[in-house]
Amino acid sequence: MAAKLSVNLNAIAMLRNRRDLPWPDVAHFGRLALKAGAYGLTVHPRPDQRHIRFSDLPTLRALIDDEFPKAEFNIEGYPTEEFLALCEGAEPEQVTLVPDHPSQATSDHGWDFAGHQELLKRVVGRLKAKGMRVSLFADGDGKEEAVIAAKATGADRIELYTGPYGGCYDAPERRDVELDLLGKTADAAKAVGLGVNGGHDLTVANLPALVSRIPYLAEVSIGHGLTADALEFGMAETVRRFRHACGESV
Ligand SMILES: CC(=O)[C@@H](O)[C@H](O)COP(=O)(O)O
Ligand SMILES: NCC(=O)COP(=O)(O)O
Repeated sequence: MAAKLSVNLNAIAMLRNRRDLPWPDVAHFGRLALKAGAYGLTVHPRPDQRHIRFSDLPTLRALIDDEFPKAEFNIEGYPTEEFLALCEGAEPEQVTLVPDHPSQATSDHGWDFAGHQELLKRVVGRLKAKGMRVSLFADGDGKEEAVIAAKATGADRIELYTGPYGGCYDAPERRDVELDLLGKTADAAKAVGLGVNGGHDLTVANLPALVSRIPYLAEVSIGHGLTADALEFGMAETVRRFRHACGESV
């Protein structure tokens, strides 16, 4: 089984935002990625709009609806009222809730599911009532009780925070430990009926072992490593390389 590839456009948006100019054009690179066979597009709008701007959302929604109706839109972020209103406006197929503070440079941990149970139940219910699948960002620490608490929120999936695994590119022994923990967390999630996504610091080099340990991995969202790869190979070839690393026969 292959994991589906969702291309995260945050890094391209960040490059665009260096100047008051419309390039690189986020929708154009989204189109190239979907044309090359990516399953979907991911964005993580933050309150300061330092990457994706709120105005990008309707443009990307229209791109998918008009040109790639089978593709999925995944919006990630902390569930403030502003974020929830953005999701309700853009109607993504999936919302991934992430416990990131606005001051964080990037997402660096999963939810404390027990501690935020009431918030998550309320938000998951609200989004699901509007037809959106909901995934929750989760630490891959192998803790079964955390996964049971994630399931109790009513969410459909968890997204494994793969940063600690991806960051071990130069330390194979540590990488095996992280992979084992991710695998245990995923198995526990599968056992309680949660789907499993993954994301953060994934690359062509580290994806195959992850997909082999978690063969039922539904989807991976990848931005930083994929954008770096595209600088060398171009977006279409990079999407092919990542789809292959996800287990697709391309
Ligand atoms: C939840 C997650 O890991 C991603 O959404 C990540 O935060 C990407 O965002 P940046 O590329 O803006 O760090
Ligand atoms: N959910 C993870 C994501 O969208 C991209 O993370 P990264 O590949 O930019 O680290």
